[in-house]
Amino acid sequence: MSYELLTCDEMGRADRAAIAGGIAGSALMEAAGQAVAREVVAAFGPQPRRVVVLAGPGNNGGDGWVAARVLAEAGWPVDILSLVAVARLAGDARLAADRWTGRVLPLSQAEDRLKPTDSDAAAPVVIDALFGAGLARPVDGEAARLLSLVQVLDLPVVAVDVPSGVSGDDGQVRGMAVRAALTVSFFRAKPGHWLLPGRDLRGRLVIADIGIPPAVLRPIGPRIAINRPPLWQAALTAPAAGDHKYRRGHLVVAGGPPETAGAARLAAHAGLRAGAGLVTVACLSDAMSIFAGTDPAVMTRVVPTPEAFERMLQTRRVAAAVLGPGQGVDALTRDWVRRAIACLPALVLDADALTAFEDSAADLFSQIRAATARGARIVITPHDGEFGRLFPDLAADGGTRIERVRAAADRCGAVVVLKGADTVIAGPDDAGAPAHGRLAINGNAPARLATAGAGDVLAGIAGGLLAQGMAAFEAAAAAVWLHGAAARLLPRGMIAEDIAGMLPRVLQAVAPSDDDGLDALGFGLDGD
Ligand SMILES: NC(=O)C1=CN([C@@H]2O[C@H](COP(=O)(O)OP(=O)(O)OC[C@H]3O[C@@H](n4cnc5c(N)ncnc54)[C@H](O)[C@@H]3O)[C@@H](O)[C@H]2O)[C@@H](O)CC1
Ligand SMILES: Nc1ncnc2c1ncn2[C@@H]1O[C@H](COP(=O)(O)OP(=O)(O)O)[C@@H](O)[C@H]1O
Ligand SMILES: [K+]
Repeated sequence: MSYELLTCDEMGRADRAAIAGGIAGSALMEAAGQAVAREVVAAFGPQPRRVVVLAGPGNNGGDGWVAARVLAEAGWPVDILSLVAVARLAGDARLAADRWTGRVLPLSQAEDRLKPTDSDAAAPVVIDALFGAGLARPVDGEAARLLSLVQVLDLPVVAVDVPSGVSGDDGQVRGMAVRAALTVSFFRAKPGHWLLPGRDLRGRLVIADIGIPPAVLRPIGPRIAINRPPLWQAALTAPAAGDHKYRRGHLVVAGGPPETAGAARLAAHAGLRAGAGLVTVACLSDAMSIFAGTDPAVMTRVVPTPEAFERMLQTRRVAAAVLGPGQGVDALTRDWVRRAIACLPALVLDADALTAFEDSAADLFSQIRAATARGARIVITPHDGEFGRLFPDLAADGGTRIERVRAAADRCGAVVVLKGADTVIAGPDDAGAPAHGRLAINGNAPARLATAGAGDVLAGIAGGLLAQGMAAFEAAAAAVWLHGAAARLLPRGMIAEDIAGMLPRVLQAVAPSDDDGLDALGFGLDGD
């Protein structure tokens, strides 16, 4: 399964490269229109049903004309409402329209033809082929009127490429867009299929092969991907025969005051489940009994001063740390963060460890940069609120979610996980850095993850993976996916405490096994 996402510009380059390689543009359009028709039949057939195609002025419209012809040839009653006169179409779209022998309705008849009639066994299916990758300005005028009619009549919609009005680059709606039951796109998906609200508006997504050879991607070098296991699976380590717990990685989680201790407990437990060999919560003495009294496998260590915390990091073979969950927004947190950045090979900064630097973000970033320059792996995991505190100008300037998170990673030098329903993971654009310019959009997290403490669990998983030596971008992307996958295994009513318990099943499905060759319980050890 491919996982690259192509921006509209990259898709245009892929298209042109395929054409330069000898595939006619009209053949690509024919394949695209046929794929749309095939999916319409699969979703709404086999009994023919009335179809209304909304065709736009460019190649997206051209795909619509082809789909109309193919469906009509298969005996489906099809009407076309074209935004512009056929005479004004050009190129492949004109060729496709010229092959249409059926009716082209004047736009004045749109309402009449879209409305279900007594002779319709079911409401007509609308093929939305107004605008795709070429959307150049907000949808308004006649196009908006057509889409509003479809919306008001609540008709089933199949969108060609994207629901018209949705930007393929960022999933934002320009002007208006109507929710599709199904979207048929071509060759590779686009970021706008996976970022909200586009992800929600597109309905089920089908990516059709239209004959563009994957080799065209090589010179394009797409840098955005949907977050799927192939992105990071090879970097997941399995426990090896000679391992001991320290070799698997010692993770330290910073514990805060008693009243918010739950957050660090969730992170510590998740870090252990994600595969850290041992996890220690470092805390002040007033919280000691809470941390020591809960998770039997998690150790506790009292560090009364920042110096004691630093000494512990340096003397206890610490592979990674998670700071921030429930830690407190204060100078002490800042002090612990500075010391951890200065001496650890890997670090997750979450929640309070980010908010505590609201007024000194530049200071935090310069420390992170100095650490990553010596090879430290650092991941920060802000939600939108925390992001706005660290990067107020980026949050306010109205750029896309992708642009914001990229700029943030470039500025701070860490891998940035911008959490939310459509979490985005970005690596800084430093030439030579292993994560440079990479970006993954996560799509597997169910909405029930919006529950208190879920973010603490995510930080713990990322910490557990870093402790095992994973690179920062891979650890961050894997943590986000594993977190989403674990939640998917849980029904409604799940709470943050439940997530880590699902990790063994999820890891078993994606991670290399550490006991190859044995039957389930190891009876084969006896050789029979
Ligand atoms: N690999 C590819 O790139 C392929 C692309 N195909 C189709 O081609 C589409 C892209 O075609 P185009 O580049 O022609 O772009 P579109 O057809 O998406 O839109 C461009 C046209 O719409 C007009 N337009 C843009 N925004 C408008 C607005 N808000 N109001 C009114 N008019 C507006 C433009 O002036 C232009 O005429 C894809 O979405 C896809 O459906 C397929 O034919 C097959 C191959
Ligand atoms: N609607 C949603 N759909 C999917 N995942 C979500 C949704 N809302 C939040 N999440 C995920 O849940 C977690 C919440 O983390 P966070 O905002 O830090 O909350 P908390 O501090 O309570 O743990 C993040 O991983 C986020 O991506
Ligand atoms: K469309």
